[in-house]
Amino acid sequence: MTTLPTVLVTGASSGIGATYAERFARRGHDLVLVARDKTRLETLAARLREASGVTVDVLPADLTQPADIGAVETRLRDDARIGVLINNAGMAQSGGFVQQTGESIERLITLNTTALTRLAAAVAPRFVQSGTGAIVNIGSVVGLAPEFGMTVYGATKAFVLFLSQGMHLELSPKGVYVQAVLPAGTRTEIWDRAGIDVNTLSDLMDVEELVDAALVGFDRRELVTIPPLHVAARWDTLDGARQGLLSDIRQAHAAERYLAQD
Ligand SMILES: NC(=O)C1=CN([C@@H]2O[C@H](COP(=O)(O)OP(=O)(O)OC[C@H]3O[C@@H](n4cnc5c(N)ncnc54)[C@H](OP(=O)(O)O)[C@@H]3O)[C@@H](O)[C@H]2O)C=CC1
Ligand SMILES: CC(=O)[C@H](N)C(=O)O
Repeated sequence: MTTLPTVLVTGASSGIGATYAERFARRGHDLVLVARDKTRLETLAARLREASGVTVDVLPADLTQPADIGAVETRLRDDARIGVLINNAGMAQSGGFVQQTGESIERLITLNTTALTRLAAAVAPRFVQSGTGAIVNIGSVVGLAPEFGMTVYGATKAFVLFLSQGMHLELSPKGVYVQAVLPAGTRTEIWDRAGIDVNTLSDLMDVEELVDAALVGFDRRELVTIPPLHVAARWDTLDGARQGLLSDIRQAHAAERYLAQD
């Protein structure tokens, strides 16, 4: 029996989530694996039990479905062994803004933002009460870059960054660690699932390298971890510029350039 917290990983059946599961199992953590594909989850669970001797539960759920989100929320609220949430399940988009359908937008936003937020909100009160716990939200550098042309996907990932920053401000004084991880292109099934041939893309990061780097940030208790960003000071500059802008927001009056000219 381990004294380490159990880790609940969403989107654990492949890619980044499966790799997080494998890495935390190696560290000796019990796991709860969430995704839709029960067979894949069970295969991974069996492998991790065998390789690392940890306890692994599978919790199949479609995180675009309110009832399934509710079932994972209940597990997060009720299972006091869970001390780490890896909020990773997500999907990408193919096509530009005018190619999106109402249904595809709904699915993308529900999975990438609503489910992620609801799961964090389900577990946070318990973490606050115990004064410990960690919530890792997987964003993307696309959330910093409307120029990349994945407008709805990027907007969901900008949401993840903002949410993580706000959660950090509210929860870190209560002992809860929040991390936003912003990968760039990483070799996983996400491309195939979005109808993009991964072989047409160059210079993708291997998923193990991405997750190992993200875990370095986790162990350092970084708020924002951007594994593919080589000059860390660029993030500090961006965040500093944002705070500088805030210091010049004076809400009582419109700026001079907007004053009506008579
Ligand atoms: N790969 C990349 O280049 C990058 C990825 N990211 C982000 O990383 C995260 C993981 O993606 P990645 O590992 O690359 O992609 P994968 O497609 O390999 O993994 C996505 C995971 O999410 C699960 N998932 C998909 N839809 C649902 C759903 N409706 N309900 C529950 N689970 C679901 C999938 O399992 P199943 O099908 O069994 O449900 C799978 O386990 C995403 O949030 C993505 O946006 C960020 C930046 C770059
Ligand atoms: C499909 C993508 O755009 C990728 N997941 C990313 O976020 O970079």
